[in-house]
Amino acid sequence: MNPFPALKRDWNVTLYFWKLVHSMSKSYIPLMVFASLCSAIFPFINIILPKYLIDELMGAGREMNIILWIGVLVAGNAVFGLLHNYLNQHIELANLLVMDKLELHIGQHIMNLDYERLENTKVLDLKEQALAPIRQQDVIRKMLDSMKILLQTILSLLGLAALISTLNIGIIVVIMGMILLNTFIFKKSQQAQFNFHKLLAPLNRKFGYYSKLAVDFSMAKDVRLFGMAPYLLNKVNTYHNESVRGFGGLYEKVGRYKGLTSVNLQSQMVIIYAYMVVKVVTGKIQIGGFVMYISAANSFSAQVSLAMNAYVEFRQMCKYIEVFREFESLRPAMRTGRGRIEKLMDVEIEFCNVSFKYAGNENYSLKNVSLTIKNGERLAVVGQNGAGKSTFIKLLCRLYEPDQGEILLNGRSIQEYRYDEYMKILGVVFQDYKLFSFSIKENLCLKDSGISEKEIEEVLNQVGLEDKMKRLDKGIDTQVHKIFDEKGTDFSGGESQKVVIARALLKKSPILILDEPTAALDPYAEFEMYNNFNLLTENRTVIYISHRLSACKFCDKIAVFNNGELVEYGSHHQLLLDQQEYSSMWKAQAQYYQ
Ligand SMILES: Nc1ncnc2c1ncn2[C@@H]1O[C@H](COP(=O)(O)OP(=O)(O)OP(=O)(O)O)[C@@H](O)[C@H]1O
Repeated sequence: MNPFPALKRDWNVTLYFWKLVHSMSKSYIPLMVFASLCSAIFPFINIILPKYLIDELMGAGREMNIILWIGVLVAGNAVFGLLHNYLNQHIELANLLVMDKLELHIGQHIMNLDYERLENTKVLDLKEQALAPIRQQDVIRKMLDSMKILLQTILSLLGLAALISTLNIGIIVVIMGMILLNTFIFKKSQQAQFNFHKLLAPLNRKFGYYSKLAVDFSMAKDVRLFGMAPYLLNKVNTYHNESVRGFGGLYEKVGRYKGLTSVNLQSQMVIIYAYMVVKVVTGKIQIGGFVMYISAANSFSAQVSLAMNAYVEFRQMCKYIEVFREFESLRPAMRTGRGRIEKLMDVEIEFCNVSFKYAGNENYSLKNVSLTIKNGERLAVVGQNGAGKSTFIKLLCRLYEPDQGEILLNGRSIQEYRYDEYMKILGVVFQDYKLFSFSIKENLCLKDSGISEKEIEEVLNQVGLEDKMKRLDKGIDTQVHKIFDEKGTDFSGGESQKVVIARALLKKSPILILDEPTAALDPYAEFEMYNNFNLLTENRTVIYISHRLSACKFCDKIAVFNNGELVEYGSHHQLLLDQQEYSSMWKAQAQYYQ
């Protein structure tokens, strides 16, 4: 059994942390060790050398010796001072590098996490608990600093203890006793802060969400039209007040602890000064020795205090780093497949008794769905709001995993394929599509650099953006939005939808999934889109979700969902003849056009 579980835990966290830092800056550790060594030696110049200078002044008073001691004192301070500054500057730079790389590391980790996890409250709270201290409390820098201080003070203390012991080792015992007491108090104060920040995480998330809404441009219309400002401000205020109340209590507690440690320190100095004065008065030490021992005792006390505080802070930071490690250890469960897709352009999808329930929901959003989508087939997915259409697509896109049953691609479960390879076969336009504040070209090609400008132009013409593009001076190099360029362009809702359709087409994936692709298009654009539908989607398998049933005529098969179940499946004509849900939805819509 390990008698020091906390030590072992901190040791493991430290090793993890060092590996993390080393992977981001190879020079950080050597720099830190060297800087600590210099900082440890530095104080001795001003503790030991003045003794000789004072003894010379009070004793023989030889001019050459006085000049020599002053020279050594000044030169020592200058050399170590310069070295200290030089190393600290480099450490500062290395700190910045580590912080920047850590941000990249965090970004990459979050982007790789399973989509499903980002909806999970426990994961979101863990993310907040892991990242808020790093961003708001500068945990990484504090951890690095505390380690540097620990190393530096341990080296200094060894030298100072040896020096003070030549007078009386009891001085060290007094100082250590007082400092142990103060460390205990400091630890209590740190624990109170840690507990408080842990409790604060969910509150912070809510506060962050509502205050972001208030300044989020994409919400600005709703905020104005629904007069949401007072409601939002009220929410922000409520969370703010709760957090301020909590902080008030915390600061009061921390203040009390600080006062107590200060009283202890003063008492310790009174004891040491009294002892030294007695030594001088009884002739046991000279004035030079008095100055040296007083300054060594002061320095010892300061260094032990520094070391203890650094140790407590280090242990505290270990706790935060441990939470970060827990968050970082979350691995994407849906990306373990290693299978290769043999025939990239020849794909058959099969849903086999697939059921799925969102985490936290009582009801299944998909129930026992089975259907096959043949290569090159066009499938329309229809049904009332909340019927399960988007869920059906999200499962196919591996954003979630079925609870029961499986989805096969060419006879093999989609989970078994390499995630990146599987993503290549899908071109998707979701209902809640997004345009990035990149150039139009980057919005269209995203990471694919092999697409020629001619191809881009052709697809933009096909989706009906020819006129819009002619009006842009910089063509496809025009920035979307005006965040980075005041000459950037903003697309209307319908134009944006055309851009994302173009993006999906340019991906040239064998499966094209369009979730309400014409919802924002005007009647002419929609007519054009349907006319070009065959051309646009040539040689591809197309899954098409729409509430506009006229679009289903272009599809080979129609799947009708109701309350998570696949209730009808067949061609447009067959389903009209069946006279069931599809036929009644069709008639309901058709009557508006008569
Ligand atoms: N992320 C989610 N978490 C929990 N429940 C969800 C989530 N997304 C959808 N649901 C629920 O699953 C059910 C099916 O939703 P889905 O989005 O698949 O419906 P839909 O047929 O696409 O609807 P619509 O036509 O309105 O887009 C609904 O009851 C919905 O509330």
